[in-house]
Amino acid sequence: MLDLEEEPEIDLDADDGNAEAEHEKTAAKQPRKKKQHRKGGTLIPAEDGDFERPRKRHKLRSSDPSPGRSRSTIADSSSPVSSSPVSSSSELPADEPQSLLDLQPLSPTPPPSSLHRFPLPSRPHAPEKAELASQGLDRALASAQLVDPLLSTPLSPDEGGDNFTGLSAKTLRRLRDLGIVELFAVQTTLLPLLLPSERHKRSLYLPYDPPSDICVSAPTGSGKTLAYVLPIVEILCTRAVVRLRALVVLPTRDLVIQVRETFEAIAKGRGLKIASVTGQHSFSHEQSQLVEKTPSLQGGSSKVDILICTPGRLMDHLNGTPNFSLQHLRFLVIDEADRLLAQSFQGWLTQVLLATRPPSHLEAGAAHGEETLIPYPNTLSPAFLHLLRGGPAVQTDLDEKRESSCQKLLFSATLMNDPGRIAALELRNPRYMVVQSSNESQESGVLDIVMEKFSMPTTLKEHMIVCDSSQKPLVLFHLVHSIGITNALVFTKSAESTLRLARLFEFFETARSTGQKNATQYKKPVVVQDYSSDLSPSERKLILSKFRAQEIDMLICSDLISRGIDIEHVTHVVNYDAPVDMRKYVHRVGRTARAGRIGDAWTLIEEQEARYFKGMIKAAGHGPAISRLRVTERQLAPLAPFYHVALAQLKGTYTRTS
Ligand SMILES: Nc1ncnc2c1ncn2[C@@H]1O[C@H](COP(=O)(O)OP(=O)(O)OP(=O)(O)O)[C@@H](O)[C@H]1O
Repeated sequence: MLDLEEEPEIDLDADDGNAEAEHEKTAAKQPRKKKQHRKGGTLIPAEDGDFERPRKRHKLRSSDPSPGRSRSTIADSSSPVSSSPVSSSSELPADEPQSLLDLQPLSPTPPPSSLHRFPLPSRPHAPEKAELASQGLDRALASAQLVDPLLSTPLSPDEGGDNFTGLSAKTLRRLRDLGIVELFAVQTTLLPLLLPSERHKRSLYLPYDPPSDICVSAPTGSGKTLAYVLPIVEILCTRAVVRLRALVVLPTRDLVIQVRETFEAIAKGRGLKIASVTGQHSFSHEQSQLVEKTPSLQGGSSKVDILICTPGRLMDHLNGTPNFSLQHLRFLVIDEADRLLAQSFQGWLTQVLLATRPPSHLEAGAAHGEETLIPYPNTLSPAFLHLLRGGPAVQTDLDEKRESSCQKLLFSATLMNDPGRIAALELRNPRYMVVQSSNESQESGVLDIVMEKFSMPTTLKEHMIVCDSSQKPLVLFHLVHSIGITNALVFTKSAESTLRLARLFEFFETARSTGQKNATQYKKPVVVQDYSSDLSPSERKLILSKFRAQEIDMLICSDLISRGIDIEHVTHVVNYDAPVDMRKYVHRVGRTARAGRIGDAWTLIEEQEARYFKGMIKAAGHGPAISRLRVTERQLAPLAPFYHVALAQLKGTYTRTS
C-alpha cells in the first residue's frame, strides 16, 4: 500500500489542487521561461524579479492506505504532460512501477534530491520588558548621572568660602547657624553644576552661552529643596537691580509656604526680595506685592527677586498683572515636576515658556500692534525674513541670535519618563541626575527610571497588613495602642473619608479613656485631627503648625499633603486606604524617614485589594522591601468594645445631620 504524506512545510497556496493543475498546464503549454524555480518550497526570485510560490510536495510511501487521495496523480493524468513519453505506462521499462500510484508526481522540473525543511512555526521572540522600555530612550536620560545616596560633603566653617561646593562664606555661615554641617548627595552633585567656579558662568544674563537645563530624580526627603535654594540665593545675591529672576512652581499652597520659608531661612540678611502667590490673598493685594504701579514698561518691573507660586495663580498674574514679566528669569524651578506636568493648569507651561523666550522682531511688532518695517513676501519662510533688509549687510549685535538665560531645573522623587511631556518642556542640552543605590549598573539604573522603579529612602521600613475591610479601623487602633504608633500621618482616599475616620477615632479615644478611667494602665487619649481640602487655608495652616508643635498626635489626611511636606518628627505613615499607584505610594510613605532619619510605613490592604496592590509593588520591583504582617482577632479583641461604642456614636452623628 502506498501512503501519501505531506511534509510539514508551509503551503502559501491557499487554493486547492485545481489551481496547481492549472499552473502546471500553463507551464507545459508555454515555452519554458528563463525563471528560477522553487527549492525546498521557499520563494526564490525569478530573473524578472517575480517571486514564485512554493507548492505542496508529496512523498509517496509504500504503505499508503488511500491511494485515491493522490492529487498529483489526478492532476497528472489530465495534464498535457501525461502525453509525454514518461507518462505512458505501455512505454515504461519493465522494472518501473506499473501502477500510476507508484509514480512520483510529475512536474515540469524534476524535484531536487534533498529538500530543505521549513522550520516549524514557533512562538515569536518577545522582547524583555526592560528591552522595550529602553527603545527610543531619550539620549540625555540614557546618559544620566547616577549618584550614590550615601555621598556627602562636610561643610568647612572656613570663612573664605568653599571652592568645591561653590558656596560663599556667608552662605556657609548661614548653613552652620541652621545646623547644617554637610551637604547631602543631591546637593553635593548639583551645586558644582549650578555654581561653576568660572565667575562669568554665574552671570545673571547668559544670552550667548545659555546654561543647560537639569532634571533631578532623588528619593523623598533627600534634600532637593536646598539643592536649588542654595545656588539660586548665591547667584541672585550678586544682582544690583531687583528683577524677577527666579520662579519656583509647586503644586500646592502648603508646599509654596514651606519652600518660601526655606528661601527666607537661607537668604536671611542677603537683601533678596522673596514673595509667594497662591491665591490666599486678594489678587490686587498680590499685584501690589509683585510690581510697581508704573506705566507699562517693555522690560516689566518687579518688586521681588524670587517668586514661589502655584501654577493657577501664576497664570492669573501672567495674564492680568501689568508689568509682570518673565523676561529676566535666570531660574525656572519646577518642583514635583511629574505632578505639575501631568495636569494642564490652563496650559501654564506653554505660557511660561513663551514668556521667557525672546520674541522675534515680527512677534514683537505683532504683539505691540505696530507695523513692521520688514516686508512680508510669501516666498520666504518667516524665519528668513531678515535677509530682505535693504542697505549694506552690516551685522550689529542686535542681529545676533540670543537665547533666554533661563535655566530650567526639574525635581521629583518620581520623575516621569514621558517623551511627550519632556518635549513640552523644550529642555536645552538637558542633563539628568538620578540619586539611587550605586550597586546597580548605569544601564539598569537608568532603566529603573524608565520603568518607574523609584528609589526609596534607605532608612524607611515598610509593612503591609491584609485585613477585612470591616476591621480596618480596629487594625488602625491596634497599631496606635498596641504597637505604639504616634506622630503619624494617616492617609485616606478622600476628604470625606478623612473627616469620618477622624470623628470615629475621636469617639474611640473618648470611649477608651472613659472605659479605662480607673484602670492602672490609663493612657491619655490620642489627639487626632483631620486635614483635607475641605478646610480653609488658614485652618490648614493652623493645624499644620499645631502638628509641627506636637500638639496633635495624628493627622488623618487626604493626599493633599502626600507630596513634599516636610515635618521632622513624623515617624510613621499609615496608608489607611491603599494608594492607587506607585507614585502615590512613594510620596505618601516618603513623609517619614527623611533626611537620614528612620521611619515606618504601614499599609492596610482590604482582602479584595491585595492582589492589585501586590501586583503593583511587584511590578515596581519593590515586593521584597515590604514585610507582611498578620493581626489576629485575638489581638483586636480588647479594643473591639470601644470601637463598637464609637461606631454607634458616629452612625448617630450622621443620622442626625442627614
Ligand atoms: N544638608 C542637609 N543637612 C541636614 N538636613 C538637611 C540637609 N538638606 C536638607 N535637609 C533637611 O532634609 C529634609 C528634607 O528635605 P527636602 O524637603 O528638601 O526633601 P525633598 O528631597 O525635597 O523631599 P520630597 O521629595 O519629599 O519633597 C528637610 O527637613 C531639610 O531641612
